[in-house]
Amino acid sequence: EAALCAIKLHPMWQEPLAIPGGDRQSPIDIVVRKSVFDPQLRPLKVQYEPRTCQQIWNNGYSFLVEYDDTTDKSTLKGGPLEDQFRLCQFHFHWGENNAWGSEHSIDRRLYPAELHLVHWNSDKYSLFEEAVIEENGLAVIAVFLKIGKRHEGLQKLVDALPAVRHKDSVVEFTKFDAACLLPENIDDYWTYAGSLTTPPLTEAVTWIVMKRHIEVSHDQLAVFRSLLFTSAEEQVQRSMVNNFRVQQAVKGRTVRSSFT
Ligand SMILES: NS(=O)(=O)c1ccc(O)c(NC(=O)NCCc2ccccn2)c1
Ligand SMILES: [Zn+2]
Repeated sequence: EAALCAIKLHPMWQEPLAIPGGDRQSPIDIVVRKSVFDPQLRPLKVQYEPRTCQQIWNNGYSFLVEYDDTTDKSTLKGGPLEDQFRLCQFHFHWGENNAWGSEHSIDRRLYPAELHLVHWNSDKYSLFEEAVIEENGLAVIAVFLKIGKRHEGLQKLVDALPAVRHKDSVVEFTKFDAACLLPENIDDYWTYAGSLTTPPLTEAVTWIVMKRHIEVSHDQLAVFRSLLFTSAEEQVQRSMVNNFRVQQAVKGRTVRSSFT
């Protein structure tokens, strides 16, 4: 079982005192026995076009693999979603060791890392920036990473990471099929109404948390930890690790499951 991080972790950024609304914050611990099966949840429809992949950017908090979201080429619909959503980027959160690193947990079980595939509602809005402040604006698919066999599809991304070691660095990265990072079975998931897990923490996200994890090797995750929070000019370099938010109160929300 992952150790609950009792030690004081270096906070990646200072949590604000008050958050607008603040009653649907993310991440959360998903208590499986309290989740409610919803037979009306439909299968997810994921259609990603590898040619819309553009670059990797170290933004000083994580590394983002960014997609061209000016047209409806890489889309997500179905599941709990009423509208069509466009993939704009994916990124990860991870720990300094394999005992913790994920943002969500399942019955308090933490994983060493968590993938977030970020989509915005292109039926209702025309830009991510517009959608990010609306309560039905975003849909994020979360996939847990577990240490095990090497993930062949991830290796192309891992090989590109040294080029974005420092904050604010960017490298061209094309023809990457984000679907290869999804577990084989995407029909089993939990879903709940939440927020961004980093500032601006807006309560705009329909979370879709996959029940099945993917496996990556110890060495692949070690390359994530070789990235830096700091830019090349800074005197003191700080390893990009523990870039996850602490878990937030569920506050009466219901977590639905697509499976019994
Ligand atoms: N982690 S998450 O909830 O999936 C998510 C998805 C899309 C996002 O734009 C963000 N947040 C985001 O980009 N914030 C601006 C950059 C920033 C500011 C402070 C800390 C981390 N990142 C978080
Ligand atoms: Zn995230």
